[in-house]
Amino acid sequence: MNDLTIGFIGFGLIGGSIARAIKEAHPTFTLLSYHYSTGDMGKGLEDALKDHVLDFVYKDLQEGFSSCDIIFLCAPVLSNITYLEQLKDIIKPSCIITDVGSVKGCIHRAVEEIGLKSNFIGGHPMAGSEKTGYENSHSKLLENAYYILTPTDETPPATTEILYHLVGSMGAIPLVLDYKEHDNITAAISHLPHLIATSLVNLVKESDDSEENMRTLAAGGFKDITRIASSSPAMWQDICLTNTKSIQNFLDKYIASLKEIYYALEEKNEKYIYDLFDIAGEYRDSIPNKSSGILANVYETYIDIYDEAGSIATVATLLASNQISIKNIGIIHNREFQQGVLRIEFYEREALIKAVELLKKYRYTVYER
Ligand SMILES: NC(=O)C1=CN([C@@H]2O[C@H](COP(=O)(O)OP(=O)(O)OC[C@H]3O[C@@H](n4cnc5c(N)ncnc54)[C@H](O)[C@@H]3O)[C@@H](O)[C@H]2O)C=CC1
Ligand SMILES: O=C(O)C(=O)Cc1ccc(O)cc1
Repeated sequence: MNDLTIGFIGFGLIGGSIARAIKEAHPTFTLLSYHYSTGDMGKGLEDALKDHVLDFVYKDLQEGFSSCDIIFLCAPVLSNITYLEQLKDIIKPSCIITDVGSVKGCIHRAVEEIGLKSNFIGGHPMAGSEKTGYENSHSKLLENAYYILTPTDETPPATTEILYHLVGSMGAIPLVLDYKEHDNITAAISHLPHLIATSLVNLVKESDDSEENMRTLAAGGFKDITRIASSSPAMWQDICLTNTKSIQNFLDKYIASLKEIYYALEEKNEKYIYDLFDIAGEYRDSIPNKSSGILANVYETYIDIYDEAGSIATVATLLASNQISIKNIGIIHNREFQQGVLRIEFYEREALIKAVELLKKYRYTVYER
């Protein structure tokens, strides 16, 4: 690939992770970001310049973005759309504009209205987390995750090809989809689950007693299925406001299925209740655990540690001093590990393998699953 100049508008978890991955794969590319707020640059952009992930930050779109070969829109879905009009007058004719938004229909319609169809290709990395900001970004965040591209009839084939290769060089798996199909699929597998997790958390919050016993006892399964309720409200507000019809379609079906369960319980319908769990379990188990999906690969290990102050820090320091980056670390208690173990998650398989070797060398009991 020739050296490219790539611009970012919106530079948080996803923008930062894409920039890191591109800089790692293509150190000679020039990366720049727009600084949209009126105050100072903020820690994220400052750190990205210090890390040499970004080469330049511009307060004025016109100044930096007219030289861009590719522009990534990485702000919340509705904010991304507000930049199209401005960019139309700034970009060079060959510039490719792409976005990472979780909803595709709205931006495709705006691109058509504004007359940017031949410059635009939609994108959506199917990986991420409930965290936000550059400080949580990582070059391996998108590794082995599907990265959906939504070209239309008017997208030049060369544009799709360039993005396809660029996404592949980030370690992600490019997958071309029609944007309408994209919005239907993500409503079912991502947007509805976020609403279910969120409403469940709020239900428990509202049902709790004054001693907050529910909050104290909520663990295991409850925490497993509600992690995504901690996601960015600003980002999810835009998703709900833009993929509304598709979400409502699945919400309708989901409400109907909950009502069916309600009546099956009322009737003590043994077969219905058994099949409910049996059918769901079989389908859930058929979803590949260690392959790409809405959740990227999980590279995790579990170790026994003494439950005393400083023991997590000791493990974290040991790994960090051996250049092993941790994605997540924390003590978990569940049915499998009743006594509690330390769960450590890594960004990549190599880091997991290196960590297991190191922890065994230091005589930790490591559970490999
Ligand atoms: N978080 C996730 O797991 C995933 C998010 N996405 C999509 O990626 C996009 C960005 O999400 P994250 O990076 O997770 O969020 P984030 O909150 O980490 O980053 C968003 C960034 O956009 C900036 N921003 C907000 N309004 C802006 C505006 N008007 N102009 C310019 N910048 C603005 C914020 O300051 C922040 O730095 C969203 O469209 C989201 O739908 C896609 C895949 C996964
Ligand atoms: O944190 C998780 O598990 C997610 O589901 C992350 C996520 C959020 C939004 C997307 O459009 C894609 C992925």
